[in-house]
Amino acid sequence: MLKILSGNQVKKLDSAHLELKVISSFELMERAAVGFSNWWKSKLFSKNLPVFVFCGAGNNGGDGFAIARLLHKMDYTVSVFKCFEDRTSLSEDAGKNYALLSEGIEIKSWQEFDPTRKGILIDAFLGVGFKGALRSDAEGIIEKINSFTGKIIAVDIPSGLPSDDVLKGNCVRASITVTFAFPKLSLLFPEHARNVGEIVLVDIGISDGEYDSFSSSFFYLRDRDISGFHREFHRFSHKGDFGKVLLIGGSKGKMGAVVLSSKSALRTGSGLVSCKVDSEERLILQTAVPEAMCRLEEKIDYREFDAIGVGPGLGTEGKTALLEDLFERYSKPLVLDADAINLLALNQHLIPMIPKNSILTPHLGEFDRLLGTSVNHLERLEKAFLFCKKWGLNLVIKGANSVICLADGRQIFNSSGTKYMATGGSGDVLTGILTSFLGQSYSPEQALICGVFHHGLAGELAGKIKRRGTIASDIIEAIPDTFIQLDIS
Ligand SMILES: NC(=O)C1=CN([C@@H]2O[C@H](COP(=O)(O)OP(=O)(O)OC[C@H]3O[C@@H](n4cnc5c(N)ncnc54)[C@H](O)[C@@H]3O)[C@@H](O)[C@H]2O)[C@@H](O)CC1
Ligand SMILES: [K+]
Repeated sequence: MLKILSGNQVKKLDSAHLELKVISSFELMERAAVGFSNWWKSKLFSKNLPVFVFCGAGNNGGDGFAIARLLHKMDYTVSVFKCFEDRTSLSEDAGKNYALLSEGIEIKSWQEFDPTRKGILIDAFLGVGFKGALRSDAEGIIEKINSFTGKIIAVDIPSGLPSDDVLKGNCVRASITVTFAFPKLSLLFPEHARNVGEIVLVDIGISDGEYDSFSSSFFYLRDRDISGFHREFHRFSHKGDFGKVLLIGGSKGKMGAVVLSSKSALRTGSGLVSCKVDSEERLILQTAVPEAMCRLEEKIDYREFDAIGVGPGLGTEGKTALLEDLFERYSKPLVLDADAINLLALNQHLIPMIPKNSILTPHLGEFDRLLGTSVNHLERLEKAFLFCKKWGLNLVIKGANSVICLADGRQIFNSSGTKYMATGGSGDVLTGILTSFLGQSYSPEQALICGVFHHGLAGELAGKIKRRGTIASDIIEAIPDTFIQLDIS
């Protein structure tokens, strides 16, 4: 997994890399610009659209000059808009790249930019070196950039966004951010979504090992990380190896939730799925999911099950005793979602009874109910960290770039997923996936890493076909394809 470093650590990482590989900082900047232009090539942007590159005086601006040069070479019509006075001294590498701008590239001051022009704007004004409050001239530049009506692509980070903190002032509103080496922490906060847009990660050749000497509790999960966390099954594996799981949920009017969870557990590979639902409602489940069994007895021996997921469609009325009884009679890690979390929010005295290493999967509303409202995502992450450490529990903060918060303090941002997953029942699908992996003897950490990633990937695959018409059932149907895509047998 990629470590997410702070802005200050980036500088140290760069110099360590430069020493180790004997490459100059200028070459590293060139790699970033080449990575950007390779991505640009893959997007097939029309050559009829002129490109406006806003460049600052630091290395972010240096990236911009190099990108301008490379795009000009690719036959785009490129103009550079300088976001600095003529007397300003540029960083060394920015200066070198400025001098390399070729003849066909128009160079103007940012004040001369006409924001009503058609084209694509590249924001290479400020990068991770931006500190403190914006200077007044910078405010004007950012307003000018934001008055542009076409597509804005940010280089490394939208100008004005602090790399490790929440936004306090003005900031470029990009529709795409092309970031180098690893996503900067603030790119992953929901409150910055309007500024960051889609995140594209460009590798600049810094190996995972070079991050080792930097401490960070934040990580970024990519597709290449997943296979190492999966369990291998063999020719003689039998139904029992794939786990016997129980889903507790489903009440009058809310049976769909447990239908979705049980289907997704089956699609994730569970050998046997049983459900404990309100008995009058059982026909809905048995018709919708014939592969699942209903357990209607009052006192189930929970120990029969390899894993249990509780909460989808459960309701809260009169269900506290059920939760308490479950905590008393089952000691393996549970998956707690939806109404199970709402019950915990209402009955905080039950929290110490939750089996250690269990997984809670709140969306932002459930998170706030459980741990109180937070002023921003940074505060939410801190609350999650303290909660997980204190109780020895794991938690997923669901949303774009869902965060897996582990009991040991690590917080892992997921890279898979799509806006099309913002649909009813999407969370129930995750509960089914996580319970299924736990039942297949995955550790909670393995189940979380694989489960959250596969869930996002299934959403992406479904979203590619169904776009805004994607529903939770489409995500379930795409689960098998995620195993194919990641080459997991
Ligand atoms: N490993 C990496 O991540 C690499 C980073 N590179 C680029 O280098 C950037 C970092 O470069 P630098 O450290 O030179 O910094 P930046 O270029 O991000 O920022 C420095 C500039 O911001 C201005 N500035 C700072 N605070 C300000 C404020 N409050 N108001 C107005 N202006 C302010 C400074 O005057 C200076 O001109 C990265 O974001 C990335 O684009 C790449 O070139 C190569 C590799
Ligand atoms: K920028």
